[in-house]
Amino acid sequence: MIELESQENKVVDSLGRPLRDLRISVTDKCNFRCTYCMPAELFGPDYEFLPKEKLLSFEEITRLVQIFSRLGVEKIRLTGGEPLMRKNLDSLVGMIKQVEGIDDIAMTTNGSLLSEKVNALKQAGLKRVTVSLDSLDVGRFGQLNGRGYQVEDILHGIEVAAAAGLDVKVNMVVQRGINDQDILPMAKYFFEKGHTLRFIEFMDVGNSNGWKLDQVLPSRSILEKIHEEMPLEPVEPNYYGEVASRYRYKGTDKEIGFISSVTQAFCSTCTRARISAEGHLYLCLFASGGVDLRTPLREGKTDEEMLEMIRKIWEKREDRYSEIRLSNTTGLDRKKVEMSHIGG
Ligand SMILES: Nc1nc2c(ncn2[C@@H]2O[C@H](COP(=O)(O)OP(=O)(O)OP(=O)(O)O)[C@@H](O)[C@H]2O)c(=O)[nH]1
Ligand SMILES: C[S@@+](CC[C@H](N)C(=O)[O-])C[C@H]1O[C@@H](n2cnc3c(N)ncnc32)[C@H](O)[C@@H]1O
Ligand code: SF4
Ligand code: SF4
Repeated sequence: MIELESQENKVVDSLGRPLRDLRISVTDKCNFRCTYCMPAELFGPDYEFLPKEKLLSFEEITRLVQIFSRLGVEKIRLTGGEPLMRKNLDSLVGMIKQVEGIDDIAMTTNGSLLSEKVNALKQAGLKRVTVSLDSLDVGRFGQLNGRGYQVEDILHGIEVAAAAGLDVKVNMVVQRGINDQDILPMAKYFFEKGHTLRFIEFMDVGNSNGWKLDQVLPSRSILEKIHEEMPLEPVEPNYYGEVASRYRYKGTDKEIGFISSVTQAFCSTCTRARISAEGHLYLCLFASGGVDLRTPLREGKTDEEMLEMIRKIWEKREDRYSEIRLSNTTGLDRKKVEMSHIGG
């Protein structure tokens, strides 16, 4: 009976896309100042982050996860800001783990606090972690993260996470002329270590990174560069709507991936909803605004009322920003939510 009910609740948007993934930002704060996400000039000492009372509590997040799971969500990704800056995150993981229907809990992190926190997270039920790392070069990495953080600390965090039994991936944002010389060293290093590396095309998210198309190195060029030295072959997607195109190093079972949101948009299979740290629901990474879920939650709306509200919002969804932008080389002229606010 419960199974039947949950099937009935599954929802698709106006373009026929189901709701499967929920990406939850647990904080808007970050210890890094990556130049393409939270440039230090704009996110300086006077920048006002959300006060604690505006953040969704762990109980509120868990309640939303329960409601979203009834609508079809199976996969939760915790993000930020830097998710590991939120205290006791392992408690939240443990609470989400109890929710029926959720079979995958993952986290995207800059990795700087990973080594000290990952064991508790794994024990609580975290299954996978994606660590963002844009260079193995000490000087370049320090510059890119805006705060001089050390590559070796991130690499150590990655190994501690893998040793704890987590499935680890590494994400590298590539900017032409900034870190394209790091592509091959990164590919070789993570091939040796056996962790899947994914290259992300630099995107025109937010309003603060001064994005221009000529700063994007298309995935096709990156693939060709690697293939010349380390031959690759394509692999079938793992699941419907997978963001990364997967490749295998020929003759091995080691993989690499390409997230080509600028040159090969994947909106037609986009199953992702996002919730900001203050509890706003966003239907696209490039949305101008979100829908406030925190207020109705705190006003005492029932689960059924919340579920109906979210269902209606998803049913009307028609976002497909990256597909529309394909024909526009400067990005679309609209106010966009900041990446650090909804977590990528
Ligand atoms: N344009 C666009 N980019 C996305 C979207 N989802 C993810 N990305 C980009 O891809 C990056 C990698 O995503 P991850 O956080 O690793 O999640 P994932 O690729 O869903 O991870 P897996 O579950 O391991 O397949 C994000 O940080 C974004 O930069 C999306 O819906 N649209
Ligand atoms: C916003 S961060 C949040 C989680 C965590 N702080 C981290 O860096 O992994 C999530 C991801 O978004 C990516 N990202 C941020 N700005 C981007 C941009 N302009 N283009 C492409 N990816 C971007 C980051 O590299 C990171 O992999
Ligand atoms: S990409 Fe992640 S680590 Fe870098 S500033 Fe943004 S939120 Fe922080
Ligand atoms: S641009 Fe928007 S609709 Fe397209 S894949 Fe990304 S989040 Fe989904």
